[in-house]
Amino acid sequence: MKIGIIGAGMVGTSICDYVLTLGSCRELVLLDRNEDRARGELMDFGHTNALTFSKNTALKSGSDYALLADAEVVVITAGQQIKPGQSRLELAEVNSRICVDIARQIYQYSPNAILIVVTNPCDIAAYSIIANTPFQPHQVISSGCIIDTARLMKLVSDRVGVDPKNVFGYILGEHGSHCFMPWSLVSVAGQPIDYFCQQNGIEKIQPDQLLEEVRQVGYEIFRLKQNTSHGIAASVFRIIQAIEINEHSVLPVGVMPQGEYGLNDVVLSLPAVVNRNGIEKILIHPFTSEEQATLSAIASALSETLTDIGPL
Ligand SMILES: NC(=O)c1ccc[n+]([C@@H]2O[C@H](COP(=O)([O-])OP(=O)(O)OC[C@H]3O[C@@H](n4cnc5c(N)ncnc54)[C@H](O)[C@@H]3O)[C@@H](O)[C@H]2O)c1
Repeated sequence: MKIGIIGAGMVGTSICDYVLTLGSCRELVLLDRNEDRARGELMDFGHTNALTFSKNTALKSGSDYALLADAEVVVITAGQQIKPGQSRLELAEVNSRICVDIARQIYQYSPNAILIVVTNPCDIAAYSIIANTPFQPHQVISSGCIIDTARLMKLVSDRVGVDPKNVFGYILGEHGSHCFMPWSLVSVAGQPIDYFCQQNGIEKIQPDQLLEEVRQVGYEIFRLKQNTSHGIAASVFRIIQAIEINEHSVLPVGVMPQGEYGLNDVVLSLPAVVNRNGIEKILIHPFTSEEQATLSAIASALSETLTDIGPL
């Protein structure tokens, strides 16, 4: 597989690390407007080729989108960080514009690529790409709440003392503060979470408190190290694997619904089947009326932001 990564910053290089160490990628292209940075990172990664466990992936870097010709997957991590005094809406507008500009250039050379959008706000940026470029909705995936879901699994695991991989649940909605957690779906080793806690003498977990912890933990990492990179890189690698291996994995990623859950014209995280064509379909879950109302309210708030941003 040929994979492109746009943005050679903390997140972009961390994704390169996963792809080169755990993946089986034929060619990796790292682009950044700062060519030296992209070149330096790939020179550094190139020296791992000499070590026995490393695969000899062809590495290319620069700022020329022609290098991406016929890439199957392109991950967008390029963008600005929020500046002092800048509103979230201003950042959304700036980063959406950057992502649309990048996607138009990708389209020239790789019109069939699946795009994974990580640049924040990732759901708004992914929507802007679908609305302003020829890329089809099934080709554009926002990394969305896959990282929030991984955080949920780890937080529950810490409470119940069971491997996070045996915890199941989804964080859905908008990546960031407007996400929600359908409690009826949270389980440990297939057992409903409340039942599991009761059976094992563990204090009942309060859903609202847990969701708030999921929301806050990303901010806490940012406060401590001024970025988040490992969790999001592993999450993006998970999506890449689902595409590369045609896994038909159900992942809580940002997608554009086509009427599912009564939603249209917005990108938000829903349980979606991911395969070699990107998004195959969105699964319909029997949400409670309260959960459905929460989902609709999140979609309305996102639509308002998108209206404020307007065409790019
Ligand atoms: N969705 C998530 O869960 C999640 C998690 C972590 C970070 N992020 C987002 O990912 C993005 C990258 O984060 P980071 O920590 O790697 O930032 P960073 O500042 O370390 O790297 C950003 C890189 O993008 C490059 N860049 C900027 N504009 C460009 C353009 N127009 N074309 C090409 N390259 C360009 C910069 O030169 C820089 O190397 C940010 O928007 C961040 O908020 C999202």
